[in-house]
Amino acid sequence: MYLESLKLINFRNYNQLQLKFHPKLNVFVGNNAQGKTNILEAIYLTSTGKSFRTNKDRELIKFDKEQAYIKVEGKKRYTDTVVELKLEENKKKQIKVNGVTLSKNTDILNNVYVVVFSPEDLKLIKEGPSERRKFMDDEISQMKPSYFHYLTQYNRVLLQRNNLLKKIHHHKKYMDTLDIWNEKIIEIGTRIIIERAKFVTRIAPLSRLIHRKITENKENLEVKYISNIQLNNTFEETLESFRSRLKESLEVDLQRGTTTVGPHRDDLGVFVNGIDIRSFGSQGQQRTCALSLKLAEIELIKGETSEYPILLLDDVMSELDINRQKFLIKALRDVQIFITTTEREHLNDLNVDKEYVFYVKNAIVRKEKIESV
Ligand SMILES: Nc1ncnc2c1ncn2[C@@H]1O[C@H](COP(=O)(O)OP(=O)(O)OP(=O)(O)O)[C@@H](O)[C@H]1O
Repeated sequence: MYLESLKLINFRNYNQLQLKFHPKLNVFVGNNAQGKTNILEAIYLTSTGKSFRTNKDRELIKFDKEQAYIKVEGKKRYTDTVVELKLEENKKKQIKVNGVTLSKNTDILNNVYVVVFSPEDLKLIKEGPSERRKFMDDEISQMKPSYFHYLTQYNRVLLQRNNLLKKIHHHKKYMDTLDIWNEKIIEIGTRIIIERAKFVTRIAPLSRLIHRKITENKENLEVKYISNIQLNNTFEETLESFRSRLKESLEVDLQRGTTTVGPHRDDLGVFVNGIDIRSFGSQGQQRTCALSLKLAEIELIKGETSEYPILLLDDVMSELDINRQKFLIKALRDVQIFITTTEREHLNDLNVDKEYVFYVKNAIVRKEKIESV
């Protein structure tokens, strides 16, 4: 799919903005803090209803205003999609898809498909397991909105179980209620584990193929879901192994006042030619693996939805050498890409249609370089 246009009113540092996009490559050039990422953030909001930078809507509304508005017009293979968001201080977001107001804001998912790639994503392999869990969770949620509900529920139940563990430490009488939370955590947690395992099984061959191409067949990438709960053939069997793990860990959980087993402790293992790249990879290798995983995600969304997602590349080009930049653009021939960069030169000799290079200065967007505003 691709976006034809974007309209913003009082969003971040913009008063009013209206842009028409190229179906392939769109580039935003400008110094720091001018409003480039704000545009990508607005696009992301029309995909997930959330920002990738804040969960406070107030920050998205222009400082001196009370309301903000975002609209995108998207083209899919067989249909068009118009998504509108109205943000208001101290109120729930109002979201419309094709003119119809959503009763549940999570129903926004599955309309505009977006993949973001930022310098933080390049650190995906280097950082701790929570980043890699987030990678899995974000991608699965986008393709399967019910997963997002499980995750929210799981985090709530986990918090309640942890609070209860702390209480039991002081008052044993609370022990009786623990079973209720155990059952909840097992049931929702098992669903999460199974979905993550499925996701990794699907992304593994895609990322292996892409990684082979980027490294000219030198590296064999393997990704594995690493769960502290034994994954069995059926839902019931996995549920059972979670139940026994939780039982075994009860004493430690009570001592520490926290739940020490479950999907919130899982990881994504990343191996190159059999070596654990999380601990032993060079920085360059880790970044290439992250790139392969992101590109695999795009192919996966295409496979699941029959639409290519839109790719948002936030300040990432300057971090990639020319070969990787070229690979990226070539591999994504069919994908609409939005790039932000501080220097036009960072794009080296990529073929960018001049018409779709936007210069951004202090929330003013023009097609020619803005010398002074
Ligand atoms: N709610 C808001 N109201 C008004 N201005 C805001 C608001 N939120 C952020 N800004 C302004 O937006 C600018 C930041 O924009 P943005 O994050 O898009 O920068 P950028 O051009 O992508 O820069 P960089 O290259 O550093 O990432 C800052 O000047 C900031 O003060």
